[in-house]
Formats: sequence, C-alpha cells, structure tokens
Amino acid sequence: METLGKKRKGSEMLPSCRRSFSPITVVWPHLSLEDYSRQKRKCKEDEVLKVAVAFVTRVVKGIAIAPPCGSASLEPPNRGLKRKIGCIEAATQFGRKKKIEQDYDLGATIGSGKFGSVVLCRSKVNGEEFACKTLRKGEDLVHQEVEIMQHLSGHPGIVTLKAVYEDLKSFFLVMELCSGGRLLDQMAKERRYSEYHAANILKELVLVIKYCHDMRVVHRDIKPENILLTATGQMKLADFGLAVRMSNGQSLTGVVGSPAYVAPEVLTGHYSEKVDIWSAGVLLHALLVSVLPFHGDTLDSVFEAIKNADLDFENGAWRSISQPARDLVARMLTRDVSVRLTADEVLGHPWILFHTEATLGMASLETKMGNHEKPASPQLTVSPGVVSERSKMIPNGFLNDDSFLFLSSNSSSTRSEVQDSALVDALTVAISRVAISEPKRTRLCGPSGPIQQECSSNIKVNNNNNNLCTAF
Ligand SMILES: Nc1ncnc2c1ncn2[C@@H]1O[C@H](COP(=O)(O)OP(=O)(O)OP(=O)(O)O)[C@@H](O)[C@H]1O
Repeated sequence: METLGKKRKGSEMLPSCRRSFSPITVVWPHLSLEDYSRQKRKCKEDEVLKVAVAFVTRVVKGIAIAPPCGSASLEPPNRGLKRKIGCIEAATQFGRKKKIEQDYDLGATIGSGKFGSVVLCRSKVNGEEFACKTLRKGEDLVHQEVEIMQHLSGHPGIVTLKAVYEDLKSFFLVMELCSGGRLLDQMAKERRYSEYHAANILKELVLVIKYCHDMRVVHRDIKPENILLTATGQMKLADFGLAVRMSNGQSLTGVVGSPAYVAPEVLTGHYSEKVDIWSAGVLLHALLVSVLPFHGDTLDSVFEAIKNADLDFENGAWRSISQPARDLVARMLTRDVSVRLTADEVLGHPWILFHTEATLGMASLETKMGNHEKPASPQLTVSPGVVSERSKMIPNGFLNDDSFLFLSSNSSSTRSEVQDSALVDALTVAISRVAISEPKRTRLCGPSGPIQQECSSNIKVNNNNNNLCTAF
C-alpha cells in the first residue's frame, strides 16, 4: 500500500499494459477517470447567527430548492484554439509569434500530468520565476484548459496565467509559480487538521469554487493534488484540464474526475456544478479525519461506495469531531443533488461562519469532545449586540444539551465570555440539528453503519487501528 502524500502527480506509475486491464480486479485510485479511460484505451491499443438562522430558514423552507442546476454544455468538439484565443489577453497572444525560449529560460521539471509536463522557467527580462506547463496539442480538453485558464485568471485563488506560447505540437502556458507544493503534500505531513484549520481551508477553496461557478465554469477535478500553495502558503486552484464551461439549459455529461473524489451523479449520467461541492466535501472529510470517505480495493468497489455507502460519524476519528462539522460534511456529500449545498450555502454554513467570521475572532477552539488543537491565543469574542441578538433566537432546551457545547478551557476567560462562547456554539449546533432533522436530509448519506474498512491502493492501512484506512 502507498500513502497518497508520497505520490507526486504524474509520477504515478501507470498500470502496465502487460496486466490484464479489468476495473473489477485492478484499481488505480490516483488516476483520474480520464487517465483511467485513456489507459484503458492505451492498453487496448497501447466555501454570525443571522446568517446562520437565515441558513436554517432557507433549509427549512427548502434550500433544498437549490438554484436549478446549472445547465451546462461542453463546447462543441474540435473547435480550434484560434477562435478561443480571441478572448485571450494581448500578453498571451503575442507569445504566439515568438518562441518561448526567446523570453524565458526553461529549467527543471517540477511536475507532470496527463497532458504534459510542468517546468520551472525564468524571465529573461527580469529573472522572475514562473511555472511553464506544456500541453500537447490534439485533445479538445487541452484547448479548453487554455481558454478556461484565461477566462478565470486574475482571481487570487486561481493560478495566474501569464502568457501562452505555441509551436506546431504544443502550447506553453506560463503561470505564476506555486513553490509551496500541493495541499496533498501538506496533508501528508499534517495528517489531521483542527476544525478551525479545516474550516479555513475549506472556505478558501469554496470561495474559489464559487467564483468558478459564477463564471460558469465547473472544475470537475477538485482534489488536494490540484490545490497548489504559494511560497507564503496561499492556496491556488490549478489544473483546469477537465474543467468545462456551462451554458443554460443543458446538463454536463462525461465520466471525468478522480475516482475517490467523483460525485455519484457523474457515474450515472447527467450532472451539474454541484459535482465540485461533492469533491470539496470529500476533501473536507479527509482534512478532518485523514481518511477518504469512499474507498475500496477495486475501482468498482470505490464507485459502489460512492453510490451507496453511508457515512459513519459515530466511530473512529469522527467521535472527536463536532456536530456542526459532521453536518456540513453530510450536506456536501448528499447524493440528492437538489439538496446538496451550493457554494454560497457552504460559505453560509454555521460551522464555516463560526470558525472564519471576523466578528467571532480568530480563535481556534477546543471542543469538549476533545478536538486535538488547543486554542492558540485569543478567546472567542462576541460583540454584545450579536450575543443579545443570538439570545433571542435560542431554541428552548438546546443550551442544556451540553454534549455539543464548545467550552473554553482557558480559566482566565470570564464567565460571560465562556457563556457567550457556549451560547454561540450551542445555537450553531442547534441550528444544524434542526436542519439535519429534516426528513429528506436524514435519508441521505446519514450516519449509519461503518464504512467498510477496505483500502484503496493509495490509502495506507493502519494495522494498529482495526484496519482503519488512513489516508495521507
Ligand atoms: N503553477 C505551478 N507552480 C508550481 N508547480 C506547478 C504549477 N502547476 C503545476 N505544477 C506542478 O505540476 C503538476 C502537474 O500539473 P497539472 O495538475 O496542472 O497537470 P495535469 O497534466 O493537468 O495533471 P493531471 O494529470 O493530474 O490532471 C502539479 O501537481 C504540480 O506539482
């Protein structure tokens, strides 16, 4: 077995064609479905309280009435970059007339993937370093990647495209250099993240996903391998190789993505931008408990788990995770797409607000349940106005349910601070519980029997822990 973190993108060994290629007996979860299909072919041929209350209100009234899923359609195949390059900025157009070597010194390979390799490159003008991704021409998705990167470039959470060059065989995408590695590598080191940390990572990611969706783009391959970090640790979403533009009236089709992160509806037919929320939910699960939610020994068993396995929040590491965190994971990993949260709704979820809202302070909290990160510094501070507003809305009885309170362990904090904290958290949880008791939701992906402790080949078995699959 091999840990996910040790695997560099593109460094994966593709399954040998000498083996008989059967998804039933052989699984390569680190390969995207695209890789999988390609390999199959190859082998044949070679993102407080008001908002929180508003959140519940929307849920009860039917958040579930999520906006109609975006209708999406793929660009007609075989349209060349020429038409698409029309929307690409001048800085990237002139590059077509020059060779990349005239402007940049190309250096060492820093990554590789399904469509080509990524090398370090240095501007001959000012010595600035960039990453240059070479994409071999010939595949429609390659053309789409260039166009979509240009379309999205400029957002702080997306790798900036600096210039595009091309020759007869390839496109050369000069991008900002993310020298901090991949989130996956950080996860391999960190293993489990505190709820505070996980919530902040998820918020950053979902803000970018929201931007993509607002720009009518579905990424379709959200996973920690595709989240890069800058030297200062800023997260940047990368790899738009499987991304598609959406237009009204049509749903997306095409089985693409990476097996462990793929949404169930991708496997069964038509789908929407909500597939990115599912994948982000898988990532949140991994951040919180260091295990992928859906796994198996074969590709078929992974897909079977994605389609049918229930989440188990009662056992293992989940026992130390707060109810609001579990609530969010369940709402993101809900198979009923109409009920699955949108990016906006994830960003408005009480758990995200609690850990990331400025009015609540940037405290990291220790839960009574024993979340492993202790508050580093400031206690939770809540402005009196906010508290009184919250007090009005507390449902009777919830404060007595101390099993869900986040209580400060810092004795220097005043009684009222602790009470305020408890108030906020109890309410947050209460809200979540009200919402999750909605019949339609409990049916979906609710906690039930334990996940089968089978491991994908990219998940390390922890033999000291009842064969729990420990990812990363
Ligand atoms: N801007 C960048 N800065 C630093 N490293 C990068 C950058 N872009 C890509 N890389 C490295 O190159 C690897 C492959 O890049 P990318 O994911 O864009 O390629 P890909 O061919 O689409 O890969 P995949 O086969 O996983 O879809 C990344 O995992 C990362 O390690």
